[in-house]
Amino acid sequence: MADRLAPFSFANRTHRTWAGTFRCKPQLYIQPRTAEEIRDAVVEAKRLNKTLMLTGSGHSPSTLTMSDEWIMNLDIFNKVLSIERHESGKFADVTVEAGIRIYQLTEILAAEGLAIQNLGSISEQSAAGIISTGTHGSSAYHGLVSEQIVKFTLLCSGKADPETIECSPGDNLDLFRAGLLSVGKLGIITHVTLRVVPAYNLKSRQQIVSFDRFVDELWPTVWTSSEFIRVWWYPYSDRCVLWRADKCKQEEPLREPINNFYGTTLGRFFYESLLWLAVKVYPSLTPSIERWVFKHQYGFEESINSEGNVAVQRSDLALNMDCLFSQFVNEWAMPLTEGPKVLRQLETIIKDAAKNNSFYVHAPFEVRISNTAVSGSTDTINPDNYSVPHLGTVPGNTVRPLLDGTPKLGAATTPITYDKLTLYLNATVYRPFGFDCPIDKWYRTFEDTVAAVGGKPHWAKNFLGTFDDKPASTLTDGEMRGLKPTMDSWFGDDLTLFKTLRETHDPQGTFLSGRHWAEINGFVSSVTDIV
Ligand SMILES: Cc1cc2nc3c(=O)[nH]c(=O)nc-3n(C[C@H](O)[C@H](O)[C@H](O)COP(=O)(O)OP(=O)(O)OC[C@H]3O[C@@H](n4cnc5c(N)ncnc54)[C@H](O)[C@@H]3O)c2cc1C
Ligand SMILES: O=C1O[C@H](CO)C(O)=C1O
Repeated sequence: MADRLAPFSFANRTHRTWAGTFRCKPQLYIQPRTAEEIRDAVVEAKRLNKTLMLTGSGHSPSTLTMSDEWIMNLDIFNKVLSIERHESGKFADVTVEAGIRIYQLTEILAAEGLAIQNLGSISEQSAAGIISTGTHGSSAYHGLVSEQIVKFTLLCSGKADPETIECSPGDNLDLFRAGLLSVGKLGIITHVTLRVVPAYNLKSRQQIVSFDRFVDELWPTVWTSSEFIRVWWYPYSDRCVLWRADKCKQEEPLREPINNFYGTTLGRFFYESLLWLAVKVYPSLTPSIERWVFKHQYGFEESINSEGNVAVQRSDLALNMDCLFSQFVNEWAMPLTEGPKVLRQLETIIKDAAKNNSFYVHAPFEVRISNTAVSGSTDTINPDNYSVPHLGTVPGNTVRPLLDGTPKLGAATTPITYDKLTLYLNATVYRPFGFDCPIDKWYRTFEDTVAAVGGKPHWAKNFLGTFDDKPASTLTDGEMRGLKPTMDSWFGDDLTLFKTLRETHDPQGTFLSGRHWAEINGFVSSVTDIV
């Protein structure tokens, strides 16, 4: 079929998400080793009229990267090509081949005395994958992870031959904004330049607080009280775990957080076994199991007035965490100011559902923030142009991705105010030992609640959306209906521009692999639309 690709492609490779939520058997699984081989694959795909699905580490838990045609993975296209240190010493721009995994990059940077400025809960993602779905951390002083991108190289299928396009705030700005969150539908990101900073350690404190005290007392000041902050809510325990971290002096001795049985392999297995019991045998036991585990893992006693569980770690090790087991996740972004109201609504929904034996949720429920207020300035060397009032943050760009689902809250202010911040609520449902847990009822109610305050989903995750033309009886539990009906009202001209750029640079639809996901979510015109 495509002999030219034989040295770096496989005919019988199964592709699956990290969580094992979805898997597929593409006709061809391509792992290019060089830029030329990447280009050859695009030429062959066009010649044979095949579509190409890009995948990084498969950490997007939905059908986003599923395809039965050709899949391309850049795991072995992963070198660091250059590190350009700025004369101020405040930052450096590192250019990498886009398949490099974040954990590989952080190790190389650490050896160079450098570090990534902001990360999510893990570092398994590829450099291209982490930016292509809007990955975020949790900070009032940082935006999406893609805020750190200075430029990238995009290989598009093009009209005749494939075209290599340099994208940055000063070069092809529209394509840059489209490619900062493209879900792989625009072309192949082959190289990424990331703005990094001198290596830093984070001193973190983890405290236990009641849900009531967190929502009623701490909320008005907590979100700007540290550079990094994340909250895990345990609904059946009426408790929150409040984790906050700030840069500390390099001389401060490193110190691991105190761990207990539940941080051990046996402890994780024990908890997963209890969850299996709850999912497959006695769902009504879920609240008791979650409360029992919380009591023995953290204890119900509040520690907000003491220093809590303190640690001093290398930045990436502090920002990353153990995400436990295979899971569905459904995360939506909304104005932070809506937080108390929405959390109280969800508290009532979760408690009523347990009382009525309607559905059960798993813990923790993640409560996080980001600051995606952007200045739009293309000059990111001058701190006066930074959109986010920074604690040493040196953004690679201060432009907004066209399909960024966080609320548009105007330019950032100094000091930061809550009306400029985005709240992320992430409903994780575990799949103990790979056994599915019903999610439809919970996710339907959750989405109706957050959509009512202007929420939009994280594009990588297991959101349901709304099929207005498919009776519920024909859908499987958790099946993605898609968000096509709302996309125009949500993204307007930005979506139109994304589609125009997509059709201009990929006229044959080479990158419309796994088209179903893109169609039901309105990222591309449905075939019926075109006809
Ligand atoms: C355990 C876990 C923890 C997570 N923690 C967080 C978190 O804290 N915050 C957060 O926001 N998200 C989080 N995520 C989601 C994750 O960051 C995103 O799903 C991310 O996109 C996955 O990156 P990946 O390399 O696995 O890419 P994949 O999931 O394989 O692909 C993601 C998208 O990128 C596209 N793509 C991949 N490579 C290229 C390329 N070279 N060119 C163009 N497009 C490309 C794919 O087509 C796809 O659309 C988490 C996920 C898991 C499973
Ligand atoms: O998608 C995600 O998974 C983890 C939670 O387990 C996380 O923080 C995400 O975001």
